[in-house]
Formats: sequence, C-alpha cells, structure tokens
Amino acid sequence: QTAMTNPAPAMSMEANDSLFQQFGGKEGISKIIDDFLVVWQADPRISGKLQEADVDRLGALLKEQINQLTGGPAVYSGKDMKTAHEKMGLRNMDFNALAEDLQTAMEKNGVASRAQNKLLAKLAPMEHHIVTK
Ligand code: HEM
Repeated sequence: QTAMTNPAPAMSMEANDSLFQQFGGKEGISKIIDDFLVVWQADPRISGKLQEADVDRLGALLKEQINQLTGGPAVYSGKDMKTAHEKMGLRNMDFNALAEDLQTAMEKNGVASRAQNKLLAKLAPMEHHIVTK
C-alpha cells in the first residue's frame, strides 16, 4: 500500500478524548472543579449566588458535565441548563465572571490555553439558556 492509504500516525493522535486528556482526565477535571468552586466562593461578584446552593451536588454535576464535554466517559445526570438556572435571573456579567473564575482554575492546574479556549467555546452556546436578565 502507498503512504496515502495509510492513516498518518499524527492524525490518530487527534483522538476524540484528546481534550479530556489535556484536562488531566477524570482526576484533573475533579481538581479543576474543586479549585473553581473555591475561586467562585471567594469572588464577590458572584459568591452570593452560591449562598443557598448545594455546593457538593453542584461540584459533582459540574465534574460530570465537564468530563462529558471534553470527550470523557462520564454522562451528565443533572438538569438541563435552562431548568437549572431559570429562577436565578442571571446576567451576562454573571456568566462572564464565572467564565473568568473557571479560567483561573484551569490556569492554576496548567491546562494549555488552547485547551482552555476549546472548553470555553463549548460553554459559550449555553449562555442563552442560562442568562435570562
Ligand atoms: C457555562 C456556564 C454554566 C454551567 C456549565 C453551569 C452548570 C451548572 C450545573 C451542571 C448545575 C447543576 C444542575 C442541577 O442541579 O441539576 C448548575 C446549577 C447552578 N448554577 Fe450553574 N452553570 C453555569 C453558569 C452559572 C452562572 C453564571 C451562575 C451564577 C453566577 C450559576 C449558578 C448556579 C447555581 C447557584 C446553581 C444551583 C445549585 C443548587 O441549587 O444547589 N451557574 N449549574
């Protein structure tokens, strides 16, 4: 066979789970979300939103969701984004603050900026389900 019909090894490196791997897999994502919740709780712009939240449940669901979004094996089991947030009256500025806090947590855990941007691009289309004000 010619080289043209052989799959290039470099191509097979771009597996579906490569983003998941760049986040350090299940363990890496778990650590990032734990750090994210600490940053969020210390962020006066949006810490109040967590006042009545079940933070342990939120953390567990975020870990599932990010695992799935990055191509990992988890299956998100929580509410859809519209149902989860519709009573909160969230604004664009709340969404942006949360995205910044997530970036802080990803940065802290050494996630490459290209991988960070790939996740943020997957979260961006959720904004119109989450922001209602
Ligand atoms: C892309 C952005 C966001 C994602 C991916 C996301 C994800 C989630 C998930 C997975 C849940 C759990 C749903 C369930 O209970 O079944 C949740 C709940 C919640 N989210 Fe978000 N969220 C986002 C934006 C925001 C923003 C901007 C705020 C406020 C600043 C916020 C505040 C909350 C709160 C307070 C809860 C409820 C926790 C509770 O009642 O126990 N979220 N979110």
